[in-house]
Amino acid sequence: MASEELKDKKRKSSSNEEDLEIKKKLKKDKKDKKDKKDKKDKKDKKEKKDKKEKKSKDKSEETQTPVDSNSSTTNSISTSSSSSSDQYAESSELSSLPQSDIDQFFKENDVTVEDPKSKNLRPILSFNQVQFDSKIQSEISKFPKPTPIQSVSWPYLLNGRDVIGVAETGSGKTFAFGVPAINNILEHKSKGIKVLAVSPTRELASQIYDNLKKLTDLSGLNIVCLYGGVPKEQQRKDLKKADVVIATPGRLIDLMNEGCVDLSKVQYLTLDEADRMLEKGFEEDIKNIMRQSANPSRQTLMFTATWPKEVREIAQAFMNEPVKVSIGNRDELSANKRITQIVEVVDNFGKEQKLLSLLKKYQSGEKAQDKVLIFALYKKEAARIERLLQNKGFKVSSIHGDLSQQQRTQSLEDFKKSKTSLLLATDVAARGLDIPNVKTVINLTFPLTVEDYVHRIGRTGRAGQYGTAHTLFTEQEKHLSGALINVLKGANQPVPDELLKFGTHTKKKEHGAYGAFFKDVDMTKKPKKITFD
Ligand SMILES: Nc1ncnc2c1ncn2[C@@H]1O[C@H](COP(=O)(O)OP(=O)(O)OP(=O)(O)O)[C@@H](O)[C@H]1O
Repeated sequence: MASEELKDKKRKSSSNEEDLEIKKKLKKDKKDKKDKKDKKDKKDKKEKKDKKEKKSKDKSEETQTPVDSNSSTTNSISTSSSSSSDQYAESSELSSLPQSDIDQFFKENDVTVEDPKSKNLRPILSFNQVQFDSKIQSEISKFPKPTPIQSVSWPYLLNGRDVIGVAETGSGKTFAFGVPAINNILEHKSKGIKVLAVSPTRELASQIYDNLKKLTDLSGLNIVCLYGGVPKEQQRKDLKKADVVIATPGRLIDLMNEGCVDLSKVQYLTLDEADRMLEKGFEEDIKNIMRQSANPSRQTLMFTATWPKEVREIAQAFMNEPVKVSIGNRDELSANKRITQIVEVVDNFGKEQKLLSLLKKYQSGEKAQDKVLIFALYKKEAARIERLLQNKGFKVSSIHGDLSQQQRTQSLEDFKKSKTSLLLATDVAARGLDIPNVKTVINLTFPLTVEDYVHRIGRTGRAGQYGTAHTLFTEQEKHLSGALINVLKGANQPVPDELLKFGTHTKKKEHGAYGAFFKDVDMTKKPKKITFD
């Protein structure tokens, strides 16, 4: 590899990975737009045709009544399968349930299953209806019952299938992919990395690691977490005996280039926050990882709360006849309905004063200890607001790309353990972080996409709880008003008149423009000084 390229790789893994991605993307974006459009027009035509053909094929194959018109899900008992890796036998308890119970579950949870093989596996409605390894079983059974995404995706994962799992923020997706993966590798105790989960940020990788470590510790498996910003030595050592690897792409590729990672035995490859991982910034890295882990029996899993059209085709290229499991209507971008969403249209200059009054509202009196998470867009903005809040006497910690990994980890720990009740973050913390009892999310500056908005506000209202998201929206973001209005309406939230004035038109996104790092800002102005997280 050329030395410049190598330097670039190293820099990427040890500094903020995303900084480089935005620079790459901005360059590519313009050029790609036209190609993309031509390709898309072609693709749309083809998709339409395929869909039509598939629909008529599905109809002729179906032997039972689908739950809804989008779904090829039926609720038969799984007795046989053509898959050689199929080891899943439905429990007799599940088999004996009346069909009406299954129908009711699908209806109540608004479940859609799109399965090109029409396997129609019944969802696992209670822990008694599945037999994981006894230690894993007792750990997971501490919860009252599987969450819907776990219920529906587990049978397919145990059946050896590739799965795309789309469910709202905070709905237990980590165990949805983690439990069957770890359970299944217990049966084949060969050496080497058998489970690989890739996630977009260090904090999220570390959280997945903490969750799955509970399971691997119980099972005598070794797990390692690879991310940048910390020395590599320990990671290299741990890799030698690792069965399970959780990683951010930058550090993983870095260690792959050093020859420290052998992915040839990977049985389960999961992309968490899959849509983010398939964006242009990460796409090349993901292709590289997929190539290196091209074990023919590999199962590929993609889990996310948002699944925009722009990434669906790319996902297919990495997967083998995946089953798509959606909880709630995830084809339309939608937010968790337990979150009260308040959107205020404000003047850019008044935002700081507004923030102070919001903190009074959400953190005074008996709410003084309530956890509030504030999102800024750029790290410079986050640093400025942090100083402002400190000057005003607030005890605030922060997470953004200008901080060392140690500082980032410490801030998150303090907030998780309620040592601080105010956390200021950039979109580095938008996705996936599971922080207990965040009561309020304040969007001081609107994110670059409405998908990111859904992820940001999803830091509250997790695991069945309720929360509030208070968003300051300015004229600068008016190109996102239509998509935001749709999200508000979809969750039965009020739409302020001031927002409606910006229009309800939704701008179509390009694949390259999707994600936390694109904005219609004037990039001709001193582009080098624009910093992103
Ligand atoms: N079966 C279950 N019952 C109740 N809680 C559960 C269950 N499974 C997982 N949880 C808990 O739910 C919380 C959210 O889970 P998790 O972080 O996996 O959500 P997620 O769907 O990945 O969210 P995001 O989209 O934001 O990444 C965690 O605290 C987890 O321990």
